[in-house]
Amino acid sequence: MDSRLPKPSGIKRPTTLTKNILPMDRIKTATLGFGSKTASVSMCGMDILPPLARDLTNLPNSFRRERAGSPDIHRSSVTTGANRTKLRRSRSACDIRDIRAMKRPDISIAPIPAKTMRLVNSGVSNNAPASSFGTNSTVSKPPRIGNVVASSTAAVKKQLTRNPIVTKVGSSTSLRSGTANTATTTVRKGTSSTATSISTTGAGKTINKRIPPYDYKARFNDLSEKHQVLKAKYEEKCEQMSSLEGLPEQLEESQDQLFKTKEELKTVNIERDCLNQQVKSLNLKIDSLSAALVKTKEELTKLTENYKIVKEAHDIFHNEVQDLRAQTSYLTDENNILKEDLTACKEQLFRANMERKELHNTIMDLRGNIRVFCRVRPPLDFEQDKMLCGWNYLDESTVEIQSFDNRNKCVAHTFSFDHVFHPNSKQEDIFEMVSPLIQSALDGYNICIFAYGQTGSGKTFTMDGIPTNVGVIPRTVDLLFDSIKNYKRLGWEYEIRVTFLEIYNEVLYDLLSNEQKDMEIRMAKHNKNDIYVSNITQESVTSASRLRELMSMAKMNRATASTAGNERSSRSHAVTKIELIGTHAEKNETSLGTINLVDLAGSESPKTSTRMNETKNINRSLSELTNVILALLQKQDHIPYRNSKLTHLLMPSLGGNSKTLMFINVAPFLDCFVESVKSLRFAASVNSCKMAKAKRNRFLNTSSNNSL
Ligand SMILES: Nc1ncnc2c1ncn2[C@@H]1O[C@H](COP(=O)(O)OP(=O)(O)OP(=O)(O)O)[C@@H](O)[C@H]1O
Repeated sequence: MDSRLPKPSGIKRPTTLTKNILPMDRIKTATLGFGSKTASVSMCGMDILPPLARDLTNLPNSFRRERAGSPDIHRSSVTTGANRTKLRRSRSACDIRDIRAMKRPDISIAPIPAKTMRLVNSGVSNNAPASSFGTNSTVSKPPRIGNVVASSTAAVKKQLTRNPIVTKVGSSTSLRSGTANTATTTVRKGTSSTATSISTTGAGKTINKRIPPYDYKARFNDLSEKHQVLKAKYEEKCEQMSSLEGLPEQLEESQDQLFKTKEELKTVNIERDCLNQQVKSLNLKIDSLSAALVKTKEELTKLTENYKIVKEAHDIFHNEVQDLRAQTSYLTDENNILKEDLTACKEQLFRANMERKELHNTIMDLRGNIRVFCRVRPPLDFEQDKMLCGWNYLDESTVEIQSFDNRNKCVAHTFSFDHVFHPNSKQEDIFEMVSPLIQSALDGYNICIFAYGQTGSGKTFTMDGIPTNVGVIPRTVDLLFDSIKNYKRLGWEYEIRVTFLEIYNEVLYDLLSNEQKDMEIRMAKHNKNDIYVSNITQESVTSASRLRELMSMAKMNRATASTAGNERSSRSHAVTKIELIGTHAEKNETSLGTINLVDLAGSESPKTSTRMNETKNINRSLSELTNVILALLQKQDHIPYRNSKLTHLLMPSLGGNSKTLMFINVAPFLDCFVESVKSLRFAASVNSCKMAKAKRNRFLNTSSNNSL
């Protein structure tokens, strides 16, 4: 450059200028002005590029244009030196015009944001190279403004380097640095002197002076002044730039904030939709609740009405309750009085019951301690063809039996008993006559009821009956438990114990057990008139049904033994013993009564019997029974109870403290005439037997153990 410029004599090149002069390629970057600091740092590695260097960079260009000139100038320089002088003059004129035009330069700061926004809107990416400036690249996030500035600065620099922006102001050409507050420098080409017009907003005045072209010193000073001014402006701009450096971060933060806000807005929208749904559902609930509320109100109205009615009723009832309480108080007093009366009545009742027992026993005594009932059974359906004896029932206690002897002469026998039951008599009629004895057993007496008669005469039917027409024993059971209930009201508690025994060929068998065991009739330790059977099964029963179950079991065991022993049942004696133990806790009294219900084996003539051994034992035991009864009748000192198992077993029920009832069962047939007369004669003799007055088993608890 220096070599191209004309060197005026006597003028030294300033060393500072030489130092500040940079290579062209570096100065190109510095001439951009806007963002020069950033660009110089990034591209040239220089910290600060002095504005003077820029100007000086431009200066040689102007000089070069001046020396090279336009094609016209170049051509004129080739022609003649006179033309060159003209040219200088014309240039000086042009400079004057330029200076006049630039007296009041329009110093304006380039609108950086507008420039930047144009670059941003053109779609320059952050990292896009300068060559891609202006391409339509698409980005999702706006680029950082610092990068945009850098890239745009680089693009502008390139463009300025290749095609400097030339703005025609009037007829002159000016080079704009692009910096808003950079002073506009207009260099007039083709003049001999240089006119410099500098307008600074900071100075507020315009420097306008002419410096001859050869006065390099003056030009240098001028340029130094310009440099100082521009340097101050540069520093000012640097400060402004430093203040703007934070804008990209702020923008990025704002964008991030915007992005977050958008996300939050989406979330808020979703929540709003959810809340809208909830509001809808809640509205539906409110509607249903409103409907329910209406119903509830209606129900409340009804309930209120009902409450009024109930309250009225309650008041009425309250008054009634008051009356009832008064009545209750009155009745309580009455009740207490009645309780006292009841206690007295109970005492009287107890005494009356005792008297009743005494009277009942007296009646039994008057009737006789041993009573005999005769029962004639009817012929069965399959026995209608059999010949019958003649039976005359003279009264309720006398019967006459008629037959014909060998001479075909009528033979009649008349027998009297306590009662005679003809064939049409019912089981109920029979038991009606028996029940007073059961009452005596509950009062503490020993009772013995047995049936005596020929085989097939109806003994079992009378004692047990048939399921559809029960006999004495089942009815006795029912009567016992009914009476116990009534006695309970009088303060008596009863315990019932039962045993079932069979005597076959003078051997004892337990009908409640199938075991083979030795059973003996033994005398009670504390009462010589009482006996008991060892090893026998004794059951305590609390209900009639349970007692019937035991009776059925005993009957079944007897039938089983009968099958094994070839029709043993009709050849054995069955004894059912019921013990009635009554206690009156209040009066401290105990009573013990026993009921012996005996189904005797059938009496049979040895002549007609095919089983002699059984018949002998049966007839022997029956004979011994007759002897005991006759001994009792004759009041003999010795009563042969022990001659047979049967009389020994029935000893407490036959003599002394006992009441005995004997059924004489007879068959109505003619071929049974002899056996019937024999049985009737035995029964008639028993009926006439007068036994000692019976005594009731009445003990105080202190001595009851001995009696039991
Ligand atoms: N009063 C009566 N009314 C209707 N049938 C009767 C009557 N007495 C007895 N019988 C019937 O006569 C038959 C013989 O009676 P039952 O078995 O009671 O005689 P029994 O004396 O017990 O004989 P055995 O000594 O052999 O046991 C039975 O079928 C019975 O139902």
